[in-house]
Amino acid sequence: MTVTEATAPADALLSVQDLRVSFPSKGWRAPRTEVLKGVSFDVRPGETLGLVGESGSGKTTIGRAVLGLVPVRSGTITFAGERIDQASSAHRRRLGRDLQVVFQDPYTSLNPSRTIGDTLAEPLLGHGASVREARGRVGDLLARVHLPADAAARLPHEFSGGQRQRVAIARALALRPRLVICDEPVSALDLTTQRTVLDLLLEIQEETDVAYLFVTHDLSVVRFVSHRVAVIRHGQIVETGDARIVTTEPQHAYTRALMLSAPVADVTEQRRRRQAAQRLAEQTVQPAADDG
Ligand SMILES: Nc1ncnc2c1ncn2[C@@H]1O[C@H](COP(=O)(O)OP(=O)(O)OP(=O)(O)O)[C@@H](O)[C@H]1O
Repeated sequence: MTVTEATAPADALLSVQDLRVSFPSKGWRAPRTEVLKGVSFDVRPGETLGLVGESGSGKTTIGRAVLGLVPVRSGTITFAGERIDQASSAHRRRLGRDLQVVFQDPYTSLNPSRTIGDTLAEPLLGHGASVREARGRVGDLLARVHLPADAAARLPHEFSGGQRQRVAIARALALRPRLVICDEPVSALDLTTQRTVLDLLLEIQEETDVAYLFVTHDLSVVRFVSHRVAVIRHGQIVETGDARIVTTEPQHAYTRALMLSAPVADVTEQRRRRQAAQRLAEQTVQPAADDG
């Protein structure tokens, strides 16, 4: 049985319904590969929906579809009450105010030849701020992500991975968006730095009521940041619900397998868990077949 919420809440900020995305396969006669096979979920204002699943399950593709970076074959994406799945480029530019993204890799997501100040000012100037206003706001943004004011004059290579990710977060927040797609924002960072970046995201949410669609393969991260969790496997959501419940009493065998495959310190326990996860994964080889 697929475990999902019965109805979409009327107050959804982002609503994705029956989303299908496919890519051309190798060989001109080969059928297209369907990567998302009817994905539905909602994100409410001010909440974090964690999207968790193993590598290749389609998590990043969902985020890219919401951002208009991959074509949608069918289904709908609604943001703040407006359909955006076929948005024009002018509409996309306008959406940039309310819908932002933080990518995984802080080493490639910032332009290496632009100062941090210019990087943060760019979206502000592009949306009508004066140079003076932008300069003031850059100072506020740096303070907000706990970076010193003199960071504005420096280049990305002068910063650590965690600091760069804080710059990327500041850039995403520059226009005071309503939703930020966080695509594995801490998976390139060491554990201590992960925690400081996650704490920062939570702090910002508490202050600004921004919503996050938080993509990760890491259950402990998803448990830490999310209000609700959607578990994706092979391009289908197999379970959605309250983060605490999904991560402590998962209903779907695949979620249980995912939990068992999370690393633990004890090697024997790790082996036992891996075997149990393998057995559960074998039970759920055909996720579509047991859809209720
Ligand atoms: N532009 C593309 N062209 C062809 N195939 C693609 C494209 N983008 C993604 N895919 C394929 O779609 C599938 C899902 O990829 P996606 O990156 O969404 O997974 P993921 O769950 O985010 O994985 P990871 O955690 O490893 O990033 C993969 O098999 C991937 O190879």
